[in-house]
Amino acid sequence: MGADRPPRKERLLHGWREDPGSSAILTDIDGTLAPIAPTPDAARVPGETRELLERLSRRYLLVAGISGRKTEEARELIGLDGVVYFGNHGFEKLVDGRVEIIPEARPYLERVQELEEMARRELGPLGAFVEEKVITASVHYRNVPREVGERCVDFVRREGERLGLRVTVGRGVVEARPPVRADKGTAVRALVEEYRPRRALFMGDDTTDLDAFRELERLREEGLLEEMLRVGVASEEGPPGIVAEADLVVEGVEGVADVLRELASF
Ligand SMILES: O=P(O)(O)OC[C@H]1O[C@H](O[C@H]2O[C@H](CO)[C@@H](O)[C@H](O)[C@H]2O)[C@H](O)[C@@H](O)[C@@H]1O
Repeated sequence: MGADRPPRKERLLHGWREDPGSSAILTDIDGTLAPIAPTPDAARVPGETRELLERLSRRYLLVAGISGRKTEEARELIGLDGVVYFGNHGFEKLVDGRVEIIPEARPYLERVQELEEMARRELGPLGAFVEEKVITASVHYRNVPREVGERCVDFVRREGERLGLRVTVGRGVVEARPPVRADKGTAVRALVEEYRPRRALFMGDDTTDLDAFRELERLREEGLLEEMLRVGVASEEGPPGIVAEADLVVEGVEGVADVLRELASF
C-alpha cells in the first residue's frame, strides 16, 4: 500500500487542489517567494513564481501576500492585481489601491520615526541600513561585521524598549513596532473572517511568520477553518520554530515554487 500512496506534499495539498473555490493561499514574500538578497532593493520574485501566483489567483478563493515590507513594496514585488496585500507585518493593508495603517498603531508613529532617525545617526555610519517603513522600523545588518550586527540588535532592543515599542529579530534585520495587537496572525484572521475559506495555508520563513502559523491553528480550533496548513521554509538563518511548528517543511524558495506548482496543477 505504501508504494501507491501519493507523496506527503501531494496528500497535504489535496484539499486545496480539489476545492480551490473554498481555499486560501497566504504567503510571506522575502525568503519565501523572493530569494534573500544582500539588500532589500535587490530582492525579486522570480518570473515563474509570479506566473504561478497569477494562475492561482484566478482559480482559488484568495491569494494574499502578507509581508514585513511596506505594502506598496509588497505590491510591487509580487506585481499582481488579483492578490490581496498586507504590509508592515500586518500593520497595513491595501484597500482600493490605498494603504491603510491600523488605527491603534497611529499614536506610535512619532516614536517609530524617532527610533529610525536615531538608528540612522548611530548605526548608519557603521554600515547598517535603516529602511524607511513609517509604522515599523527595520535596521538591516546583513552586510556588516558580526560585532556591528550585535550592536544593531542591542541598540534597537534598548531604544525600542525605552520608547515602548516591541522588538523582533529576523534574518539579518532587527525591527521595532508599536506594542498593539497587530501582526501577521491578525492579518490572517482578518482575511479568514472576510473571505470565509474552508481551508487556508500560510508559507513563511522567518520570526514574524510564526504569528501567522499560530493564528491558523487557533482559527481551526475555533472552527472557523476546517483545515489549515503551515508551510515552513527551512533556511540556516530562520528561527527553529519555522521548522518545528510547520506541517510541511520545504527547502528555500525553490521548495515554495514546488508547492505553488502542485497547487496549480489542475
Ligand atoms: O515578511 P517578509 O515579506 O519576509 O519581510 C521581512 C523583511 O524582508 C526584507 O528584509 C529581508 O529581505 C532582504 C532582501 O532579501 C534582506 O536583504 C534582509 O536581510 C531580510 O531581512 C525587508 O527589507 C524588511 O522590511 C522586511 O521586514
